Amino acid sequence: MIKRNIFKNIGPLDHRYSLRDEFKDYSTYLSEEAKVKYQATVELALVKALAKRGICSQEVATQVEKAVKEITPEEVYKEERKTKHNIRALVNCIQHKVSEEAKPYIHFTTTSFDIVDTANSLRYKEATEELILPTLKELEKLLMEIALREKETVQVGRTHGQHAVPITFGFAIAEYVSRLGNTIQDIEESSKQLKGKIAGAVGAYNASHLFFDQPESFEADVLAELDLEASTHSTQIVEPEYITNFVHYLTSCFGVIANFSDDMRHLQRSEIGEVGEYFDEDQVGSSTMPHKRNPINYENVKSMWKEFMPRMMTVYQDQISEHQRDLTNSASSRFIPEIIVGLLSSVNRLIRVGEKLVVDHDNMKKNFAQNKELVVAEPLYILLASYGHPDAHEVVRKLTLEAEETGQTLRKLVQTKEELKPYWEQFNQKQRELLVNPEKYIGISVDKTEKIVKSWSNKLDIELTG
Ligand SMILES: O=C(O)C[C@H](Nc1ncnc2c1ncn2[C@@H]1O[C@H](COP(=O)(O)O)[C@@H](O)[C@H]1O)C(=O)O
Repeated sequence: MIKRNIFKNIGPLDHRYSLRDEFKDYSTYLSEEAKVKYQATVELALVKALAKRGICSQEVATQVEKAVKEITPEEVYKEERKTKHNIRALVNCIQHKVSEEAKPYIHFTTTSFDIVDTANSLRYKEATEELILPTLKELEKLLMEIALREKETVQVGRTHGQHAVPITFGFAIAEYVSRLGNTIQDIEESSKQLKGKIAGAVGAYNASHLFFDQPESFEADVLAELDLEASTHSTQIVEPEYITNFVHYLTSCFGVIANFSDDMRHLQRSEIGEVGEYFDEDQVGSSTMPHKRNPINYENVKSMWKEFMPRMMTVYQDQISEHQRDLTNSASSRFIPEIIVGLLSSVNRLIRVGEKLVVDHDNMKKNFAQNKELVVAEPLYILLASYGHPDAHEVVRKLTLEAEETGQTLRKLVQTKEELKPYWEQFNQKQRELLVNPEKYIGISVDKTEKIVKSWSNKLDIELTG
């Protein structure tokens, strides 16, 4: 790895947002060093497949294997200053390390993007398996635990920022268990679809067909060394949609955690105060208002999403390549690793904060109590209708106005109004209890929470402790 003072880096991902994470893991797949190493690995797979077919000797493959292990980004970049072509620079560097006999087989019949696209698919696939999925599953597990812990904690459901009808806090979290679960599956599936190619300069196997009657089978051999499949059809590049879909699902996942963060942020408003971020003893909320405890972590995640979500537009633009290719996707696609690190550093932040999430049950009760008597307007009107009242919604709407004016509860008003009394008398015990205890009007929040957690823990193979 290039050792240098990270504070001299321009990009805040390096000097600020991945500092507390396992930066080493990110760089294994996503650094420039990794990119060069993976490209060298593809060059090696090519020579290995040539050796298997007897086009070159096993000794050549052994030499290339040794050379590839020694390749550094520094030497490739130094060579690129001469060649002004990055893949030719890599090829030259490998050739410098092998015998005259081996030199001709490096990059044999291939074009640069046989190497570049295949290497990217390989590293993004491995990054998904080793880094992205484990990190996302850690957050998923944490959300599952919070959902179960809070499955019976009654909270007022809010639509349009207004009190609607009750749910439980666990049920609200289960929404994110499910949405995150879906995107985890999508990321996994789309990463498995990432493909390689060894199809030459325009994708028609022109060069490899000089040596192989079935060049597609040679392509399959090379890619099998890397556990990859071939793009269905290639030009000079792999069909872009595999990577488009992969980054789309990463971006969609980012949207899910940004929405979650937004919800958590709003629940920390002074007037709501239902959750809180853990505050260290020495932590400062505001540089001028010492009492403040700001939701800085959830704000950060939304801010990061604002930076990285629009980058999907660039990925969509990279779908366009003239005829058999142009180079306008080259520089832009080099930034995809930043999207991944942006997402992962946000996920890691949510894990750190979620582990110490403070849930203020008293405030949840207090907030619920504010409109406790009014939230039964829905079940009241539906019950009246179910017992035959022809204009139940309008009657209850007017009752809510009267209740607000007089401070009376809805159920009291129903019981006292001559025209409504007969309906009240038909309500059964369970129905009356609901109207008397609005906190029981939570539908199947508890069961649904359990069901969601169970199904995602099975689907994603996440074992829950306790
Ligand atoms: O196999 C080939 O190379 C075929 C060739 N197409 C190219 N394919 C891949 N890379 C190429 C190509 N052309 C240039 N380069 C080199 O790509 C580098 C682009 O640098 P940057 O814009 O920073 O992403 C930068 O190093 C460029 O020199 C063609 O003519 O079709």
